[in-house]
Amino acid sequence: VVNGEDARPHSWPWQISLQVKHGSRYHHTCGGTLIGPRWVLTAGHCIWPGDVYRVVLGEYDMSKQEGTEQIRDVLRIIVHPLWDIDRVADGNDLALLKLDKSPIMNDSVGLACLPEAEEIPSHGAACYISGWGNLYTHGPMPDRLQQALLPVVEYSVCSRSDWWGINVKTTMICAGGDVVSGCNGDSGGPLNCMGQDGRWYVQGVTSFVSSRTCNEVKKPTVFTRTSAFTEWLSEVMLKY
Ligand SMILES: C[C@H](NC(=O)[C@H](CCCC[NH3+])NC(=O)C(F)(F)F)C(=O)Nc1ccc(C(F)(F)F)cc1
Repeated sequence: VVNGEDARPHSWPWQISLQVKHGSRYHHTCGGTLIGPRWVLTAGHCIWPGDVYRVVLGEYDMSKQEGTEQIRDVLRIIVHPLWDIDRVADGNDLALLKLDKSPIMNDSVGLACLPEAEEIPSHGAACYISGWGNLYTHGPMPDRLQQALLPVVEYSVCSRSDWWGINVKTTMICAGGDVVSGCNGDSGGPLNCMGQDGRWYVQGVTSFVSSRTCNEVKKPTVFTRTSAFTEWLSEVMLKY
């Protein structure tokens, strides 16, 4: 997250760290969201065939053991059938991870809400990105979870030719801009938007930023819009 701030510890209890095994060690590769007792939602582009993953919940400061961390193995990975790593602009950048067992729900670990089908956050809705992604392009990863308030950018603006043009689809949400943005390593994490009921809904899953620089003018962060995939999400979680 570029130009964000340290989140208050465990204030986004559904934020997870997806960690990939390299040799005998695991390291953070993407964010994700706990949306069911045994289900984590992340980005399709976070998943590489053959890699071994684990999920860390209740994480805050990556440099410390805080006693709130819970580690779970990934039993099954279901990537959206239409996701294609070579066609990120086509969207469908989603994957569901089934955990071996549910984490213990407490002050540090909890569920995010999913929006209603086709619900679009209104322009100016208060949406926060959260993640342990780089603090700036080619910059360091933070130890502590970062957050930033990202203004939602209407599709009519985001799809202008000098913005994202045809690379943004209506199954995506644009948010942020040239000051605050997501950055590499935030992939798969949530765009948290407060609903009328005062609950937080994961309206987006962090998908892409400009390949030139994370916070580029007229290239807001692009999220997969979860309300466009409510049917697929419930089908998968019912079936597996
Ligand atoms: C370096 C930059 N990486 C990204 O944006 C990666 C996703 C990359 C998937 C495809 N390789 N996502 C992130 O870094 C994230 F944190 F913002 F989510 C990138 O490649 N951006 C990018 C690539 C293609 C297109 C487009 F399809 F529009 F041409 C737009 C942005």
